[in-house]
Amino acid sequence: MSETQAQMSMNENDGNKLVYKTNGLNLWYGENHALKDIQLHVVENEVTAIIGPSGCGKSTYIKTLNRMIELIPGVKTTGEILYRGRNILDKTYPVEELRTKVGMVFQKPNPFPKSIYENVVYGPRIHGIRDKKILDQIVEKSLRGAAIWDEVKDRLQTNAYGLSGGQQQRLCIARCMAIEPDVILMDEPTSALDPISTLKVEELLQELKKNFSIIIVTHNMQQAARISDKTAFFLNGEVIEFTKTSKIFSNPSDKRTEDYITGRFG
Ligand SMILES: Nc1ncnc2c1ncn2[C@@H]1O[C@H](COP(=O)(O)OP(=O)(O)OP(=O)(O)O)[C@@H](O)[C@H]1O
Repeated sequence: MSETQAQMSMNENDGNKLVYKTNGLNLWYGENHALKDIQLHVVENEVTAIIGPSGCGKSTYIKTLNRMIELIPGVKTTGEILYRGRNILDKTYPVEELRTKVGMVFQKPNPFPKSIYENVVYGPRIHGIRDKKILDQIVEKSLRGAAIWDEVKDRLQTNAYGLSGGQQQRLCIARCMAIEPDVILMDEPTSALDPISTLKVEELLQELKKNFSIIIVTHNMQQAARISDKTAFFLNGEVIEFTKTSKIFSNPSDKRTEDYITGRFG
């Protein structure tokens, strides 16, 4: 892709910057064709939701965006995923650099068996930050950003396993923010949480999108409708519809989308 083309694709979508642009992505697990000709883009400072029935390829897709997918043996891809204009599927793309830009939060909170403080400074330490004052600042900023500072500020040296599930998930979001990523990928981040913790994480996402671009896989359609700017509906490895969330939930273009969001299948 020429520089002009890359610039043009960055400027798509009414002048808003594109973070990701997926072009003709196919993915196979051995013989299983799990993603088929995916076209999708992610706009800066938006929440992009991915919905669809079990097994339609949502997690597979999100795991291509930080190349975690290549840890699975026998996976083959074709097509391209441009991140800030560069194809991350190109084998020469530095994957370590990508992982500093793209953080991930998983379905089940997965703090390390360490103190709250050590969880947050883990990434920055790997990136060579040693100064205690700077680490302290990162801890406070990240925990505040993840809306959990007030709950934990007096127990930073206690083990993260002592936190509730909802607090652990917000700690994991703080850990992710501590490396100052550009994008946060979330794979069903609230499915293991109670309704109050879910609400807290949803409110947090609205704050986070001011500084980050967020891609979230969710089984919960009300959640997608509440929190996202755009929604992609996946079915059998294909993107059936990708548009503004308000449109997809009020006036979908495809009968299959309508059937899914009205609960006729899935
Ligand atoms: N590690 C793997 N090895 C082989 N096939 C896999 C692997 N992971 C997923 N698949 C297959 O790829 C397809 C898509 O799975 P994926 O997990 O991406 O779906 P999903 O939409 O995230 O499902 P769910 O909502 O149940 O989490 C399915 O057919 C699944 O069986």
